[in-house]
Parts: sequence; C-alpha cells; structure tokens
Amino acid sequence: MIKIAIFGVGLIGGSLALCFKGKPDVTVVGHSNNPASVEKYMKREVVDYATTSMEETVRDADFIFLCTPVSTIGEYLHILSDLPLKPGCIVTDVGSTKASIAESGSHLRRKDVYFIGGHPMAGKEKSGVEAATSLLFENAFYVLTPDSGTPEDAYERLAKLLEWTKARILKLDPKLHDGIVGAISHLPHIIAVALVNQIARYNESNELYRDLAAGGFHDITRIASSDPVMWRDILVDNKSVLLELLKDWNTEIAGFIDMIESGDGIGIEQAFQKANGFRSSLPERRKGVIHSFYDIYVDVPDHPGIIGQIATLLGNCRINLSNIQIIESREDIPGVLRLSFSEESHMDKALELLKKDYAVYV
Ligand SMILES: NC(=O)C1=CN([C@@H]2O[C@H](COP(=O)(O)OP(=O)(O)OC[C@H]3O[C@@H](n4cnc5c(N)ncnc54)[C@H](O)[C@@H]3O)[C@@H](O)[C@H]2O)C=CC1
Ligand SMILES: O=C(O)C(=O)Cc1ccc(O)cc1
Repeated sequence: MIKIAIFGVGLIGGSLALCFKGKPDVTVVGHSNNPASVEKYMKREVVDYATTSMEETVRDADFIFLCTPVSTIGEYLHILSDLPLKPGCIVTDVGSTKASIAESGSHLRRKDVYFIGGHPMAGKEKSGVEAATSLLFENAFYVLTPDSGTPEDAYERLAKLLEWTKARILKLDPKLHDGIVGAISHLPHIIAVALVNQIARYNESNELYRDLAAGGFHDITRIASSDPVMWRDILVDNKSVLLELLKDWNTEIAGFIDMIESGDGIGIEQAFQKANGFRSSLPERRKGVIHSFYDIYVDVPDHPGIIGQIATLLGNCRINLSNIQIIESREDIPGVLRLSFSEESHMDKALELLKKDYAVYV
C-alpha cells in the first residue's frame, strides 16, 4: 500500500489528491488544522481519509505533499524534522517559488527522508478545494528541483508517482526556476494588477471606464483576479528576481514613452511586429481545465460561413467543441480547421458526423 499525505487540500492539494485517489494500492490522507475542513474533504470524497492530527497524517506515509501557501512551507518542513517519518519517505511541495523552499528543505536532511521541491505549472484564478479537478495538470509542466544530495532512486519514485497527474516532468535548478517563472508568471500578475488598479482609479471619477472595458482588457487582466494571499507570499518570496524584472519592465515602458513622445511610428510598428512573432511561436495553451485533449483536422473549402456551418452541425448533435482554429498554412494542405474536444467520445462523434461531407483526419 502506498500512503500519500497531503497538507493543504485546496486547489492544488485537492487536485493532486484526485489524481491519486482510487489508484491501485493507494491511500490518500488529507490534513487540515480546521475540523470543519477535515469534514469537508471527507464529504467531497477528495481524500480517503482526513484528520487534524499531523502525526496521524505522516505516520507511515511514503510521500508527503506540502500544498499550503509559500510562506508556510518552511514552517511545515521545520515541523516535519521533529515528527517520526517512515524511512525512505519523500517530502515534496507545490509552492510557486523554489529557491528559498529548497534551502529550507535542505535542513530536512534526515537519514532516509528526502526533500524534493516541486511546482506544478498549472492553476486557475480560483482557489480552494471546490475548484480542484483531476484534469488540472494534464499536459502542463511539473517542475522538480532535486539537488546534488537527492538519490536518483528517490527522484525516480516521485516522478513515477506524478505520472498519474499526466503532467510533463521537468528537472530544474531552483534559482533558474525562480528567474524564469518570475518573468513568465509573477511579473505578468504584477502588471495585470497594476493595470486594473490604474483603470479603477480613473473609474472613480467616470464609470464609463468600466462600462467600455472590452475583450482586450479582459484578456490581459484575467490573472488580476488571483488569490491575494497566495500572490502576496509569492511576490515577497521572489523579491530579488522581481526587483530586477521590474527595472527591466520600466526600461520597456520608457521605450514606449520615447517612441510616442517622438512620434516614432516605425519603432512602434516594429515593437508590435516583434511581439507578434514571438507570441505566435509560443507553445499552445495546454494547461488548466479548458485545454483541449482531442484534436481532429478538417479540410474545408474556402468560403464564408464554413466555420459557422461546422459549429452548428456539431452543436445540433450536442457535441461539445472546446476550440476551433483555422490553420492557414500547413504544408500541402491549405484550408484546414483544427477542432478540439475535451472528451474523446465527442471527438469520435464529430469524426463520424463530419466525414460524411468533409475530409477529416486525426
Ligand atoms: N493556484 C495556483 O494556480 C497555483 C498555486 N501553486 C501553489 O500551491 C500552493 C497552494 O495554492 P492553492 O492550492 O492555489 O491555494 P488554496 O487556497 O486553494 O489552498 C491552500 C490550502 O492551504 C491551507 N492553508 C492556508 N493557509 C494555511 C496556513 N497558514 N497553514 C496551514 N494551511 C493553510 C488552506 O486551508 C488550503 O487547504 C501555494 O504554495 C501556491 O503558490 C502552484 C501552482 C499553481
Ligand atoms: O491561471 C493562470 O494563467 C496562471 O498563471 C495559474 C498559475 C498560478 C500560479 C502558478 O504558480 C502557476 C500557475
């Protein structure tokens, strides 16, 4: 029997629990300091068992996941140093920053207990166990930060366990992780929040700002609705990286100020062109619950209304389409639509339906 202990059964801890629960010979135990939360985890059947006792949670555990806010993970590692743990036990966390947690983890050096930092790079703006789903990590990167003292066998055992999340495991140095994730996740959250707050300030004197805010504003500010406590911890923890990134951000903005001041249309156009090029080279969105798992391709004649026709055909048969994309230039195949479905059965139905009138392939 493999026992998995989870501290902090919220969005991430709960989603991990759902990935592991019900697997052969696995028991998942959840911990909370709050008896009402313990009851909630049991009632929602996210874990096999829940308790307020730390000793009971970790007793005989093969894996311990710390899924609480970043500022608390160090304390948990400290407490675990004094609790009886099973020899060979692997302790890991899911915090969004890694350098300081890896440092705290290195103090857990006890005979036969190994700490390996982790960060599943998938999430949502929503938090709490209510938002947990076993699909959260599918196709997302899951970073692990073993150090030179981590036995290969311990790393392999954790990576093997995490296969149940269907995430893509990536080994990274904790400092490199914080630099890159600071740039692609923490900095954008700061920018989104600053932008929303700037517009909220203008809106105080004229509510048309809110009324007229449209698609572009929504797109760039979605992540401004993220959990304030979680983000407080992340930004405080990744201080030195973020200060450098924000200085660089000031330089980018100063560049725009200069170009606008001097009427440098060519410079502005080039900035948009450069961004466009890099953005279209980004890997496809693949995480969260709204990603697509099952894609089919349809050759389509080039006439207006074709997308509407196909979407209506599928809708009439109650086939749920998650995404539709026009692929303009696939080698030798002009006019191709990619249809994405979150359920295999819907993809199969769509294939059957569309192949009557179109060339369809998987
Ligand atoms: N939300 C996201 O998109 C992602 C979050 N993370 C990381 O995962 C960790 C958990 O985040 P979420 O699951 O989103 O948060 P959450 O709020 O959904 O869950 C946090 C859990 O920790 C418990 N908790 C809160 N404060 C505590 C404290 N002081 N002591 C003990 N337990 C406490 C809560 O009761 C809850 O069960 C954080 O370290 C975060 O940085 C990592 C990847 C994505
Ligand atoms: O919803 C989004 O776009 C996110 O950025 C989610 C997210 C938040 C925190 C993480 O450490 C990893 C992923």
